[in-house]
Amino acid sequence: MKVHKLGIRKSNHLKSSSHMEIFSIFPSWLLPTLLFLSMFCIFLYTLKSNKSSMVAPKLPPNPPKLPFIGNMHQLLGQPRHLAFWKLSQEYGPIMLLKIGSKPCVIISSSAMAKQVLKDQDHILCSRPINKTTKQLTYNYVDTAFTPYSNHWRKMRKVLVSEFLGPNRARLSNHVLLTEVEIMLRSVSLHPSNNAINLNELFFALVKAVTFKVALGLNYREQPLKGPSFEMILDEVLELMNPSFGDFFPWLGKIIDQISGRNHKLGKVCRNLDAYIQSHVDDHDHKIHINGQVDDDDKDFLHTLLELSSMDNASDDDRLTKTEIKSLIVNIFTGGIDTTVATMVWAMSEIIRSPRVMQKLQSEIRNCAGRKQKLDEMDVSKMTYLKMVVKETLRLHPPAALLLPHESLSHCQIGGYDVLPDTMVLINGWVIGRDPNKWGENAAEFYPERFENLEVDFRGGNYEMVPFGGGRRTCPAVKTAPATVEFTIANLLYWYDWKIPGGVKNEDLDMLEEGSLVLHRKLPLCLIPIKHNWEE
Ligand code: HEM
Repeated sequence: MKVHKLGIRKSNHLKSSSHMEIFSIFPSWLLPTLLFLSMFCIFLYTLKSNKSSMVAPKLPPNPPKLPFIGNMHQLLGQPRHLAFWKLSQEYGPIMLLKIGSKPCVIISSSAMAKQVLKDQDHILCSRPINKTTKQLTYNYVDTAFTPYSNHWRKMRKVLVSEFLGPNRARLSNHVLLTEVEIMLRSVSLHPSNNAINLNELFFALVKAVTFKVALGLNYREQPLKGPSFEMILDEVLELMNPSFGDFFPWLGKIIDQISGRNHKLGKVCRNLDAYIQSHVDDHDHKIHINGQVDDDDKDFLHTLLELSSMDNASDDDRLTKTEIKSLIVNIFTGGIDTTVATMVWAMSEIIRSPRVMQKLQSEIRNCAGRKQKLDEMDVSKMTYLKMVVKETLRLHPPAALLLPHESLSHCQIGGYDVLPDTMVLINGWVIGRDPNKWGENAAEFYPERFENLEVDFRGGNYEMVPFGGGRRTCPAVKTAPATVEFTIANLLYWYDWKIPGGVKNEDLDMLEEGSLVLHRKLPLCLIPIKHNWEE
């Protein structure tokens, strides 16, 4: 017992002595303080988790995803607009996908598009950044790809007033008239009964007009040194498709490096820059030698260089050489391919429907009467032609997913939360074909639907969005359709057209290809037959 007691005592003693040792190392207030702090932390943690479960974001419906790649596997092997359309049939008009590590909201109805492009435009008007557009636009000094900022506002203002404004429009119309004449001459010289590749014909026309208006260059007559501009542009457009590096920060960058993509991107951007720089130097030289030039002789590049070098130019007008070059890149990459694709789709739909072809040709020939040349005034009277071009853009918006938008901060779309830095893609292709808005014949090419319908793409309507909307809407929304109308009017005024090889009109294939811009998979080849006015 004693022993036991002693033992107890001893052990108590030992215990208390060990406590003493601990307390002799740490001050006596430490243990209660630590205890208090841990209780406080647990309290804070519980509060935070309760709070976060109370305000957990309500994210849009999201298809099941795989680790690391997210929803990428659901997009493989098909054009993105079709993959998104299929998923939207199951998950609805707003979905949240994870493409690699990038959250991406997909919009597939006009009601949701209106919320993005109008109601929440002030938040969803930025652009995501990626290596390709960064390099192509000299580190985002441009207007099309630069994130939303005061700089974007300045660049857009210059583009709209100097490239698309009324002064330039007069010059552009004159250039278009001349180049369409050259195009018609090349059609007339084509061996009879041989098909013409209309993709090539339209590409040559739009390129020539763009070059002349932007650089004052007679593109058709000046062979280039080094790689041809076609080659450069083709490669640029191909590289603008998303790459691994855009969606997988670490591994993607390694893959882009190993696959040679980065090397190719560097080379293509250098070629493009050298090309544009040579024109900048050439213009600088001419300005230096010739001094002031008549306004009518100034191309876009000339105007910008002159404005920037004027002593009294305001900060809004003054651009660096790099900013000027970035605008030229925007015009080449944004304006040529989209306009050509629209012309080709329009002619494809017209030739597929002999009814539309006949009605349209009667309108064009009646409005203009017999004359040497069509002009703008003739075309402005052609109401059915406008409906045909509108119907083409409804069914075949060349930029099927517009350009990607990105959220500047948190907002709500359709009652769902969209978090900051989320990419937003609007499926314009699906919106234009929605049977709930366009009726049972939504997939049919039927221009007459616009006879009693006020729907338009110039803002205010979201049933078709071929030019996007809101702050980032295409600045060429008025001028580009006019170019398409004038070209189609001329081809149908002077020529009747038939498909080679005895293919029935309605059997003409309409397969699509492309990611950023949707083209016909196979070129459109048609035989021109000079119209006989005496018949
Ligand atoms: C039929 C022809 C064209 C179509 C269908 C088209 C379509 C589009 C679309 C869908 C967008 C994105 C809008 C958005 O993100 O909401 C866009 C942007 C843009 N387009 Fe066009 N485009 C055409 C012709 C042109 C032309 C001829 C130019 C030449 C100047 C041009 C220059 C631009 C620019 C600079 C932007 C970026 C605007 C910004 O972010 O502020 N486009 N276009």
